[in-house]
Amino acid sequence: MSNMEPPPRPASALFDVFLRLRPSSASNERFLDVEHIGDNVPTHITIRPTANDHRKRAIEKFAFTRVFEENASQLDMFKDTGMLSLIEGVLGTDKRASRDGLLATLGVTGSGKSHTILGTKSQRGITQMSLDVIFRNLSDRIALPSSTQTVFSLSAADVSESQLLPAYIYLDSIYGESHAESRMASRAQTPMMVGEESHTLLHSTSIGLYPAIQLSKPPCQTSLVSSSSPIMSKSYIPTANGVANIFHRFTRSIAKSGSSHVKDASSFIGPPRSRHMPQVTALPRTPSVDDISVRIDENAEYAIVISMYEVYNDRIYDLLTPSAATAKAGVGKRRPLLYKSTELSPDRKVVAGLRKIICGTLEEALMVLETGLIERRVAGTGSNAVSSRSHGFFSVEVKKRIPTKSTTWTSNGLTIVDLAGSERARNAKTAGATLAEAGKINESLMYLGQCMQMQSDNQDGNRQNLVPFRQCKLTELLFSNSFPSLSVQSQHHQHRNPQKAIMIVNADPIGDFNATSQILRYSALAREVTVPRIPSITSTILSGTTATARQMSSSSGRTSPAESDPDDDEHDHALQEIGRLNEEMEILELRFQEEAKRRLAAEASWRAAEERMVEVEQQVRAECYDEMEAKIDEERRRWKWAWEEEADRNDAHLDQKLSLLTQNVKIHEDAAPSVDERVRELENENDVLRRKLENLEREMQQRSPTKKQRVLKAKKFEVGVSILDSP
Ligand SMILES: Nc1ncnc2c1ncn2[C@@H]1O[C@H](COP(=O)(O)OP(=O)(O)OP(=O)(O)O)[C@@H](O)[C@H]1O
Repeated sequence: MSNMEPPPRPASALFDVFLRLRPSSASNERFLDVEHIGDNVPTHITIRPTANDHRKRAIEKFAFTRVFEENASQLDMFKDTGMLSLIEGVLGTDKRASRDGLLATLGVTGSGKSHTILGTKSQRGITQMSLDVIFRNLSDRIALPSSTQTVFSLSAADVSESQLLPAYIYLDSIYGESHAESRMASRAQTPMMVGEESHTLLHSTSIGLYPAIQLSKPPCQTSLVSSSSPIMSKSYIPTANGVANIFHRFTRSIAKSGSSHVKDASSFIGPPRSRHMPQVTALPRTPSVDDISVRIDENAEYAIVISMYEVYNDRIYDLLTPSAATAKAGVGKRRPLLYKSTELSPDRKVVAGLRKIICGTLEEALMVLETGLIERRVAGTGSNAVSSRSHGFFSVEVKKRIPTKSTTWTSNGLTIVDLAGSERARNAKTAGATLAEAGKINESLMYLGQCMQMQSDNQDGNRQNLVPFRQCKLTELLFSNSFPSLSVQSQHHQHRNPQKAIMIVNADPIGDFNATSQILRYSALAREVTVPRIPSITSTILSGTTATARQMSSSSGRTSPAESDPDDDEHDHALQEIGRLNEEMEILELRFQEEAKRRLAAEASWRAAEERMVEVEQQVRAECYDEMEAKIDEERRRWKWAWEEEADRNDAHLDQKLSLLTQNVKIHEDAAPSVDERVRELENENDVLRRKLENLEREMQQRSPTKKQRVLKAKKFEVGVSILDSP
C-alpha cells in the first residue's frame, strides 16, 4: 500500500479511531514517530523496532482518523475527537441523526486511558466535560428528579428492569450520616416541625438545596413542594435513618402507584453507611467548557439518568450498588447482571437490573460518578500502581419527551468505556487471582482486537465479514448497538439508528514496543509494512560483485555510461530485481507470520466459543432441569391440594347426608296397652304358666311315689279350696 491515506469511514465502520500519545518520562529509545505533511493534522505514524531488537526489521506505518501528539490537551481531546457531534446525536436534536454514542479508550496499562476520559485531580477528563456540556446546555429543560411524577414516568418508560432513584436519595443511602451531617452544616436556617397531617422535609446537601418531598396521607399522594412554600410552617432535617424511613415510604408510594421497576426501599438501603463522601468542591473545574454550546431540542423536556457498571472476569457488575452494602445485608458476593432482551425491549439487549440514578444537576452527576469510581475494582500491579483491572462503563441516558405532545420518554445513551490495560501477564508482577484477571482481560481484548481487525479488513474493499462480537461480554456490550436491528418485533418499537462510536487509542512512544505495536496493529484504520533498505547478505555479495565489475570496466577505459557494456546493464537490472524480490519475500514472510498468529488466535477463539457453547448447553440443561423439577413440584402440590380438597368435600358431603338422614328418620314406638287388655294378657300368661306347672307335676309324679302322694295331697287340698272358693 503506497501513499497510504486514512480510509474514509464507511457506513459499516464500527469506530472513528484516534491515537493519543502521552508524554513519557521513560528513558528508553523512542520507537514511534508521527508523520507531518504540510499543515495538515497528522494522521499517520511509523513504528520502527529499537536498535536492540534484532529480530524484527520491518517498519510499520499506521493510519488513524487523527493523531494527537504529546502536547495535546484534555480540551483538544474533547473538542477534536467528535465528542460534540456524539453528544448532539444523544440529545436527539435532529430526529434522523438521533442515536446512541460510545466512547472507548484502548491502550497498554499506564498509557493514559483513564487520564484521557476520567482526568486527574487537577484536570477533568472527557466524561466530566461531556456532563458539563450536557447539563449546561439543557439547564432549565431538565426535569426535576424530586418530582414523583417524573420518577413514575421515567420508571414506566425504562426498558431494562432497573431501579430508578433520584440522586439525593441515592447519595443519602450511600453516605448516610456523613451526608446528613454535611447537610446540617450547610443549612443556614433552623428547621421546624410540620403539622400532623403532612411531613415536609427540607432536603439540602452540601452540593445544593433540594426541593422538598411532601409525604401526605395516604402516602401514595406524594407531592412536590418548593422549599419556599408557605405550607412549610414546621419542618425538620432528617437524619440518615429518617431519610431511609422517608425513602421507604416514598418508594412504597411509587410502588403502590403501579410502577413495576421501583422496588421497596429496603432492597436499596441497608443500615446507614458512613462512607467518606467525595467533595464536589475538591473536584477539578478545568478545562472549562462554558463557551461550548451544542444544539438541543428547544421544545423538549429532558431527564438525565446515570448508571455505572464494570465487566470483570467476563461478568457484569453494578458499580452503583456498593459491594460493602451487599455484604452487610448478608447477600454475600456481588450478583452479576445479565445482558439480555427484556419484555419491553425484545429487539435489543440491555444490562438488566441496574441501579439508575436520576440526576438534576451537574454536581449530582459528578457525585454519582465519583461514587461509582470508588466502587470500581482497582488492584495494584507491577505495571501501574493504580491500574484498572476491569472494563469500566459509565452510561448517561438522555431521556426526552415533548410535554405538549406525549408523556412517554424516548431515550438515547452516551456510554463511556475505560478499558482495562492490556499488558502481558509476564510484564506485570501479578499472581493468583490477579493473574487470572489478566488472562480474562487479555482474552476479552483479543476478541476486541479481532472485531476491530475485521473493521479494517472490511474497509480494504470487497470483503464484508461479519464482526464476531458475540464472543465475550465486552465486545457484545461495545458492538451490539452498532448494527441496525433486523428483528421483526422491532417493527412495533421505535426504529433506532446504529450507534456512533469513537475509539481513542493511547500509546507511550517510549514505552513497551511489543505491547504497543500489537495494539496499534489491530486498532489502526490502515497499515503498511516496509522493510528498511538494509542490504541483505545476498544483495551485499551481489552488489560487491557489481562494484568489482564496475571497477573492472572503468579500469578497462570505458568511462561513458553510453559506452557501458549491455551485459553489465542487464546484470545490474537482474541484481536490482533480486534485491526487490528479496525485500518482497521478507515482507511476505512477515505477513505470513502474522497470518499464522491470527490463525492461531482464531482457532483459540473457536475453541473458546465451543467451550462456551458446551458451558451454555450445560447451563441451559441445568436450568431446564430445575425448571422442570419446580414445575413437577408445583404440580404435585397442586394435585395434593386438589386431592385433599376433594376428600374434604366428600367428607362434608357425607356429613351433610347423614344429618339429613337423622333429621328424617323417626323411631316408631307402639301405643301403650289398655288396663283390660293388660289383664287379659296377664290371665293368658297365667293360664300358660299353670298348664306348664301341671305338666311338670305330672312328670314328677311319674318319677317318685312319695312325691306323688305329696303332690296328690296338695292337689286334693287345691281342689277342696277351689270347691270352697267356687260360688
Ligand atoms: N497525556 C498525559 N499527560 C500527562 N500525564 C499523563 C498523560 N497520560 C497519562 N498520564 C499519567 O500517567 C499515569 C497513568 O495513566 P492512566 O492511569 O491514565 O493509565 P491507564 O492507561 O488508564 O492505565 P490502566 O489501564 O492500568 O488503568 C497517570 O499518572 C496519568 O496522570
